Amino acid sequence: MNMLPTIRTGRGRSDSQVIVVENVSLRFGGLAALTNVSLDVREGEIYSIIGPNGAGKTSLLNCINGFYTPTSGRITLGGDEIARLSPATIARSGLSRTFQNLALFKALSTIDNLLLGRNLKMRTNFLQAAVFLGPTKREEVKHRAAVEEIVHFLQLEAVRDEPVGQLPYGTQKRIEFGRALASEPKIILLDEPMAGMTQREKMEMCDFIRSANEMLNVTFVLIEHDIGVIMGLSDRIAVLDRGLRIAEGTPREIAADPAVISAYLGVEH
Ligand SMILES: Nc1ncnc2c1ncn2[C@@H]1O[C@H](COP(=O)(O)OP(=O)(O)OP(=O)(O)O)[C@@H](O)[C@H]1O
Repeated sequence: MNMLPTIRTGRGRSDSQVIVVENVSLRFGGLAALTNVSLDVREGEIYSIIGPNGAGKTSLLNCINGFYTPTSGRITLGGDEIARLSPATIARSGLSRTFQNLALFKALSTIDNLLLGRNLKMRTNFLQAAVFLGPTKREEVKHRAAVEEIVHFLQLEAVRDEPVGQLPYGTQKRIEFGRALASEPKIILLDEPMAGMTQREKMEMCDFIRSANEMLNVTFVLIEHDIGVIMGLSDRIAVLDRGLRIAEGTPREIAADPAVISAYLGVEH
């Protein structure tokens, strides 16, 4: 990834909609995980989805990246309908994601986990790349250079060659974020990127998300339970409750919304 020349001094936010979710419903048998959910994410935004446990947040991310097919409704990415495409096809169109539970290869080093995140960019596969044949060797060198930039960007130098399974949880979450960045996506979906982190680690992760947003112009959609973090980080927030989108707005609007206060914070009005 050629990060440095793409560094921007200002946010690349615009009114252009990069993800549009229209009336999406998702049922598991008799259970309505999502009911007529609509929202739009604009280019360059940090957009958060909050709501109580079981509200449908992960299900919505799974619909956006193609893990789940909505029972009804429409999802477009950059104007193209994606609701029935495979996760791999959607990933190739510039959408990357991380998971609530770590999904790293624990026995592999930080560098190798990040290289796996480059898979989408590789013309040859990882196995061919490993045996250094002709143009494959040049490609390998290019990918390694891109991964070194991520190591530098996320301050992972000290753990670059360590097996990730032996690293602190917060560091592993950062590596997972790095792996999502490695495919040079336009959009990253983050499912609880700060779960289980110390306050200090959360603040560091917020800084990395902001930096990737500002300098690399990555649009973020994230799920997070820490409301303090969400209010400080997000441009806009959607609130889900029992599969329904009950509010959408800026942090200030969401904090003042009576429906959010009663449904999400459980405060009587
Ligand atoms: N694959 C599945 N099969 C059956 N039910 C599912 C499946 N995935 C999610 N659900 C159900 O859908 C509802 C929404 O779950 P989801 O994980 O999307 O909520 P969430 O808001 O992400 O919750 P949490 O904050 O606890 O992660 C829940 O009732 C859940 O049990």
